[in-house]
Amino acid sequence: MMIKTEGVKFNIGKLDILKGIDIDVKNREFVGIIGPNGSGKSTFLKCIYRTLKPSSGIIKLDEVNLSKLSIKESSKKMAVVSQHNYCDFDFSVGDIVLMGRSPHKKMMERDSQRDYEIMNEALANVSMLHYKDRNFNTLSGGEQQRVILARALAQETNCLILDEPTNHLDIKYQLQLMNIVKKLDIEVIAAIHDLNIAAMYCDKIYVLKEGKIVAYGTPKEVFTKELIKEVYEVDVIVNEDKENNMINIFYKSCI
Ligand SMILES: Nc1ncnc2c1ncn2[C@@H]1O[C@H](COP(=O)(O)OP(=O)(O)OP(=O)(O)O)[C@@H](O)[C@H]1O
Repeated sequence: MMIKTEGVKFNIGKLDILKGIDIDVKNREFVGIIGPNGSGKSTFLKCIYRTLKPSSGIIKLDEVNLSKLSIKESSKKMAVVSQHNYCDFDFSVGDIVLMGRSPHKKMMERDSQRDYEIMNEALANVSMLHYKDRNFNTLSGGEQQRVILARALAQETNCLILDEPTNHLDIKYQLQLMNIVKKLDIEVIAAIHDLNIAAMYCDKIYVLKEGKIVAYGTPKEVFTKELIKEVYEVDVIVNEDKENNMINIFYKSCI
């Protein structure tokens, strides 16, 4: 699937939060959005997953303007794992994951045997099957995050939007989540704070600063000490592991 944005702006009154964002995601790329706190990452992703309406600009899924699709239609194409997952009701973990099936069903249609199989597979995939009957609200933040990923997997979309997906997760589950998502081999757009995690998993990276894209490329192209200093005001050493074709960032100091 192709996700393209052209000149996406978002403002609240006179405050320009997004100042014209163009991205182009295709060929099953895993694309990272990085940038300092307040640079507009979440706002941009919310425009893509339709929690916010851009003030201007176009967002296209496979050449179709997103605003022309119903929420149900876009939910069949795009799933979301966001930062905050409050739930006011007493849903079980299994119920939450089954909600991922709703874009595929008619109103009041009952869950089928296949839906239950998909729910079980998704929960097993994130190592949470044993919590299927637990109340979602009794889980830890990291456990909830994995269940929300399972719900997104159960949605069976060709595109996944992740807003800081590894918040709350310990390092094992950070890597597990990123590995699961990488293996899906679909278009992924993820806001990521950890530059080393972004370097490990992203094919391409957009760097956002003050509501604008200031750099784009592969992790190797983007993560130079000069760029990181300019964007984050932090001194780093960037090491290259030529054997594994990876880079690693060591933080030195902050001004
Ligand atoms: N409803 C709002 N009213 C006023 N300002 C807002 C509103 N929503 C977002 N902003 C501001 O827009 C800017 C971008 O916020 P956003 O949450 O998109 O940043 P972010 O890059 O995701 O940050 P973080 O890394 O801290 O999660 C911030 O300065 C934020 O305070």
